[in-house]
Amino acid sequence: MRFTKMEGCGNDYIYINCFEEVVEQPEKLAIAMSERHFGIGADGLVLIMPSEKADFRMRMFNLDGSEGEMCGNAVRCIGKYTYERGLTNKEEISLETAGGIKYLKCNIEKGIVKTVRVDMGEPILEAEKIPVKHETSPVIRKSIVINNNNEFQFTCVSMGNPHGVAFVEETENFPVQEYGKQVENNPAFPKKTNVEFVQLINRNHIKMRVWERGSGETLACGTGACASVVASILNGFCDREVKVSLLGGELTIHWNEENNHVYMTGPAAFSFDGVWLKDV
Ligand SMILES: N[C@H](CCC[C@H](N)C(=O)O)C(=O)O
Repeated sequence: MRFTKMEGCGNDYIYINCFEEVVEQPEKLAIAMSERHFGIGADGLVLIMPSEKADFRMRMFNLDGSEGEMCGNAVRCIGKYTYERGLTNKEEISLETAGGIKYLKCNIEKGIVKTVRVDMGEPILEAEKIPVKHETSPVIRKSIVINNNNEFQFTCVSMGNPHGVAFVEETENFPVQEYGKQVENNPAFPKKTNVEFVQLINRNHIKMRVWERGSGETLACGTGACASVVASILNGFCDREVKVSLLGGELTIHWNEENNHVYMTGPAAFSFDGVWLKDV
């Protein structure tokens, strides 16, 4: 089975072109391929598929085999893949995801997709729809106690997938792995959650580290960057356009006041092509 390894700000997935390949058990394949010693090594698996509702369809699986509704970094990579590999000649495409249809615009120079801008749609703030169990909705800087009696104030946002955002003094030495896992599995989040720890730099710049549901700490998360900017604006900390510094790169997020849509702009890159020879 042929595959392509791509990354967006270091958030790396294995991409399979399902116009050419047949994937029967994506959950199992995601686990096997993502493993760094027996497999290829990645944050998960992404399938590029035909769609009846849009130009293309994406399915994404975390490295533990669970399926995520949306993935911002993968959406940008699919923009680059479908254009540069000739699946489309359109600079703007629509992409069906389990978190709704997204609209992408590739910024192209001499046939190369340099960056992709994605209309990520409107953020979802109703607690039940995220979903998060809390007596108030929206959940804006509300305490959630995690297992070891540590209390964090979370602002909860769905970008098609769930996110819990906490503001911290600094991200560099913050124990993301320890707290991330506990928050991900906290019963307040019935579908588990992605977790972002955010350090405010100024009104147009934040730093963020992420613990992803199903994958652990990754170098970047596009939906997480969007959720973090929405959370920063809801709390009055930031203006409408914010640069997000992640461990693996930078994204620019704009939450448009007029139509309430969130726009994400950032890079996407090919790493290598390969052929998977194992049975799964
Ligand atoms: N890295 C992705 C998000 C993956 C989300 C996944 N971990 C989930 O279960 O929701 C991004 O760039 O948006």
